[in-house]
Amino acid sequence: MELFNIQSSVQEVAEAILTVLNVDVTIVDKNLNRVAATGMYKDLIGKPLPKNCSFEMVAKIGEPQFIDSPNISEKCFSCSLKGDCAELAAIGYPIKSQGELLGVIGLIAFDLEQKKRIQENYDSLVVFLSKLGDLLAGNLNYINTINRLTIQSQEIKEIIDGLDNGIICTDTMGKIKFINSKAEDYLQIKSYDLINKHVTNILPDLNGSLEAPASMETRVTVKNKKKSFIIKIIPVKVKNKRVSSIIEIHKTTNMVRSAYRLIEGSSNITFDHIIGNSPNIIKAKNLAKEVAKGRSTVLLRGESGTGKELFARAIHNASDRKNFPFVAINCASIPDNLLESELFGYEGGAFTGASSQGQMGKLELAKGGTLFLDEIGDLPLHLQPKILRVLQEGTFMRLGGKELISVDFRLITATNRNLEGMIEKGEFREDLYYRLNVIPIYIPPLRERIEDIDKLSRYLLKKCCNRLGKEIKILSQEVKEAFYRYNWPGNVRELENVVEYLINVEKNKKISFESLPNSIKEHFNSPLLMVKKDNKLKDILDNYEKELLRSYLEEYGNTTEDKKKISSILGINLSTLYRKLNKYNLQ
Ligand SMILES: Nc1ncnc2c1ncn2[C@@H]1O[C@H](COP(=O)(O)OP(=O)(O)OP(=O)(O)O)[C@@H](O)[C@H]1O
Repeated sequence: MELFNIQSSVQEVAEAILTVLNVDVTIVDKNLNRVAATGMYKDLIGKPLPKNCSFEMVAKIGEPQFIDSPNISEKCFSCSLKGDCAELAAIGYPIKSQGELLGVIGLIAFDLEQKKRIQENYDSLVVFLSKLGDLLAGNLNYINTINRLTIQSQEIKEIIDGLDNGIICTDTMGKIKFINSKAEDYLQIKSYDLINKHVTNILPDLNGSLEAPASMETRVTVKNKKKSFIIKIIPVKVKNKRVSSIIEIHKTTNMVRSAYRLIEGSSNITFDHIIGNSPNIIKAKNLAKEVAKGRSTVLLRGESGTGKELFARAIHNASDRKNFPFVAINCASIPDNLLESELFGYEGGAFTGASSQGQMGKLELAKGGTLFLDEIGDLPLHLQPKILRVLQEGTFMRLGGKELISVDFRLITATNRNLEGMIEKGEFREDLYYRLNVIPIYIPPLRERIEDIDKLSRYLLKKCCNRLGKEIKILSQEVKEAFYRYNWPGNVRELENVVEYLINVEKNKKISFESLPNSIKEHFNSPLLMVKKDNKLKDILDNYEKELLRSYLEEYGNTTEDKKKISSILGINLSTLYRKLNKYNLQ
């Protein structure tokens, strides 16, 4: 606490004493610098007292002192001005606040008459000085409190302005005292247009609600605007008496979005969760990683169960949007007539059966994040131009709505259908196709990356055993071979299901061939792996190759086109394939 902070009032006190008592006054701070003075010392304001001056003793012992004839007084024994001091007498009185020294008030006599006056009235002057000291301390306290409150209120204002919710503070009559920037944004009005106005000027629904004794939530509409919000009214009480109200404004979309994020859970799927080292899957992963950071639309193509959604989530989590929602919708699993409202949302009463509150669609939910439209080939024709428009214009309207809502999401779509063929048949719009197919990524089926089966099945075994709280099991050699042999029409999803089935039915740590589901056992019984144990390795491999080629011919056919396909799946030249077919008499 510094007396210099209230220098002008300290000087006023000094002048007042001079007028009343007709003696000169000096007031110093705790460091013995002159804060205020009258008479010949006025020019020394801001300067320190002479070294070892008697007021230093007053400050040190904290008691008032009468100093008679400073030039010869013992109290001034070591003063640097001793012998040259113009004072005839002085009273020094310590100014204190809650035991802390703030400075010293000195009454100084320069002539005999003044000396007589302070000498004779010493006792009453000490009482007088103690009152003045309290006055100065109170004054300083007040200024310090005001400064502290000003800083605090600025800090609180910054904090409230930075909140995600709108905040309005009203007095007990409902008059607006304060409004933060978020509330200005939400209500689309400037705070200076609202301060001191009744809150019903902007939120007419609040008539009466402010008197509710406890905090309450309600939905209100903004005057003359097609906007509504969920608000929470919180009474502010001091000594159990309501002194004001805080109105917290939430954007419903924000609340629903947060709720969605909570329910969805922030899945942290990354590219490391996509298991497989085969060249095909590495190629897909590398491309997906490369494009993840961008904004371009991705089209994931591949059979059902190959991991398209897994890729979509990994792309989302590797993008700048990872802290915003990932919203997935399967176009094939929602009836046509519901898909539109599911995507675009609707206003209250938009159609029969619609909720009166209206509902937010997935496009809005995905704001800032990623929208994943699975089975895009099943998007009904009548919705295709609507989605195209959102992608082109970045805005849309809810069903039955009049307000244009702007959206910003990254679109990832997926399909296992032949979109090009659908375009030819007029089942899919070409313009939408080009918009979606900016970055196509092909996810290969499991049978095209048979080398991944081992790693994948170990990964899935561990994952599933952990989930079911079971001891980690291992696959027997026969089961592994059966897995290689099988062609996995349901891809990784099917493998995952088979693994879960095996964990449930197998009693032992090692999963035996007998535990396999019949569908897989039957495949194994084909001659492909019927290997006699005493055969030479070359014979075993030849036999394996022959049976493998036979099974491909059975599956894909025998025409030249079919053989071209087989050779590309197996990664060998067509001529090599023909040579092998000849060798095994399979032509
Ligand atoms: N490479 C992989 N590594 C680990 N798990 C995988 C992999 N690919 C798929 N899966 C798992 O297989 C299951 C099916 O994957 P996902 O749902 O992503 O496939 P999809 O291609 O989107 O299927 P659909 O087209 O039927 O929707 C999921 O449980 C997924 O975690």
